[in-house]
Amino acid sequence: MTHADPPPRSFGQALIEAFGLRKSYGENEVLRGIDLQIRQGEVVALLGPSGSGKSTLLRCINHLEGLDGGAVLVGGTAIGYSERGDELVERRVAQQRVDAGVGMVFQQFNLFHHLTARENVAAPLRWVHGWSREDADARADELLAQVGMAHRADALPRHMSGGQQQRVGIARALASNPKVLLLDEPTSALDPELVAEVLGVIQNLARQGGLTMIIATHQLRFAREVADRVVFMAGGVVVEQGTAEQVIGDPQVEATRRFVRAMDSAEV
Ligand SMILES: Nc1ncnc2c1ncn2[C@@H]1O[C@H](COP(=O)(O)OP(=O)(O)OP(=O)(O)O)[C@@H](O)[C@H]1O
Repeated sequence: MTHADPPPRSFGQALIEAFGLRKSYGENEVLRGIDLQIRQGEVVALLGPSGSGKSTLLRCINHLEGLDGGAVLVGGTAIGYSERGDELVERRVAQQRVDAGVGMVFQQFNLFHHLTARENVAAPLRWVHGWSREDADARADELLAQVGMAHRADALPRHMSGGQQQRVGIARALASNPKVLLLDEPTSALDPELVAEVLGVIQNLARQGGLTMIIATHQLRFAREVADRVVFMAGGVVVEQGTAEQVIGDPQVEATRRFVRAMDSAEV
């Protein structure tokens, strides 16, 4: 270790545990038995070719999808799942997600189009936590400042760049003070010149420590700089995992080698 290296980070106990996780869409078996344990405070980059099941895994961890086999526990608890359409059940599941401490950032931002940035961030505090408008707005302003969006608090999504919308998406995911933040390819819908501002916000969150994060991404450089652990998926299973140095720097499996070569040449 040189004097420039940060001190090694230490982690708490397992916060997210997946056992034999299976998920199919019709005949398409997308997750074929995922076993994964993620410790409190870990920042994990989830890599893998397109279609390998990264988004599906995150959605299963957050129980936005029902499981076909196995189990996912967050903080030792299994979150329920509701078919869309039953508002009461959906509200209960949303509450369970909040109780379990899971927040999610989506590829397509998923902001409410008719609400301002402040209202988007305040919404979960008012609707799920029952905060007053005044308190929720004050907290929303703090969170918007944290992602460098204080100056756009009154703007509607359609008047923001994609990078700005995603930063609001991150602030909204943080509003419930989650223990776990799941980020589903948070920069893949962005124009290339907007990627860095969003990665910068995520990097700051990761460096602050304390928050357990799983980021599905194709950004190898980002994974190298930010992730404590890289998990590489292919064909619906975890084929390799370890530090970025191990998995990206010295991949042991042909699927990983092929992916790293392709991504490395795309990044230069
Ligand atoms: N709601 C759905 N209905 C049917 N098939 C789906 C659904 N969601 C995902 N799939 C299929 O599951 C497979 C895995 O998709 P998933 O989005 O999890 O992969 P990914 O690794 O995140 O890919 P990418 O990097 O392109 O986002 C793909 O074949 C996809 O077509």
